[in-house]
Amino acid sequence: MKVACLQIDIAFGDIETNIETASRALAEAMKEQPDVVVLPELWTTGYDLTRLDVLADENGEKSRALLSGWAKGYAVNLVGGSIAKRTETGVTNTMYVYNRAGELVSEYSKAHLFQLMDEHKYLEAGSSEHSFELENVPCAGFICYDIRFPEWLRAHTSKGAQVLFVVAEWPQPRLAHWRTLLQARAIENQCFVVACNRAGNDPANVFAGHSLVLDPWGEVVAEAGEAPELLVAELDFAKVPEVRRGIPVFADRRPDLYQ
Ligand SMILES: NC(=O)CCC(=O)C(=O)O
Repeated sequence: MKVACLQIDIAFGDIETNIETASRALAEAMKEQPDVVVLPELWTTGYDLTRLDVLADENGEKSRALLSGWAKGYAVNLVGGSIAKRTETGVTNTMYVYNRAGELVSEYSKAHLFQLMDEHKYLEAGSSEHSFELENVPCAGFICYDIRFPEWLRAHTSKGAQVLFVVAEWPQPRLAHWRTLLQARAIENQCFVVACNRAGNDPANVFAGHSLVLDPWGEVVAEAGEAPELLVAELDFAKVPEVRRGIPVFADRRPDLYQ
């Protein structure tokens, strides 16, 4: 499976510009013939949370049409980052995944809201899990702050996920946490981690970039720098059983002592 992370800059609250940027980045990525393309968190609006009353996408409809059209048009699987979705009860930070036919594979709303960036004031948390398959490979998808909750990711790998997709707007001052947490999640779950962060600034943050692809041994397969970049990597799934046979963490777990 060849994956491509679109580490783009995101214009604050400027949906039109962001769609143009993502569309250009996707066209560029397709020259590498990836199987899966990944976008960052809140890539249409950025963290312009105080204007979600005008910016949030009604039931995610416009974002879904756009992502589905891109997936079908390019015949590529799309982990569509996340967008601000307006629901009947509030706004959620929601990820959509599409297959090569442009069909919706799964939907997930960020379960852990990040107070340091005011998410709890403007967003509603999701409460459903996020397992899905792409190209017959069991996968799971998470949004940024979720990676600080190892039990949440484990809940998905204990059901079989072999690739953890992470979409993010992770700020630069915590770059060391980003790299360490992602590496720990790959090592402890003995699976691939494909993490797409954004580049650039907004009025409150400088973002870290450093989108990262890790293998089930925790080795870096590919890593971006801080600027906008296309990150492409090949995942060799033979590594998953190889690592899991060597150190049988899943067989050795003690669910009688903990969940
Ligand atoms: N957008 C986010 O969830 C940011 C999470 C973050 O920066 C962290 O340190 O955790």
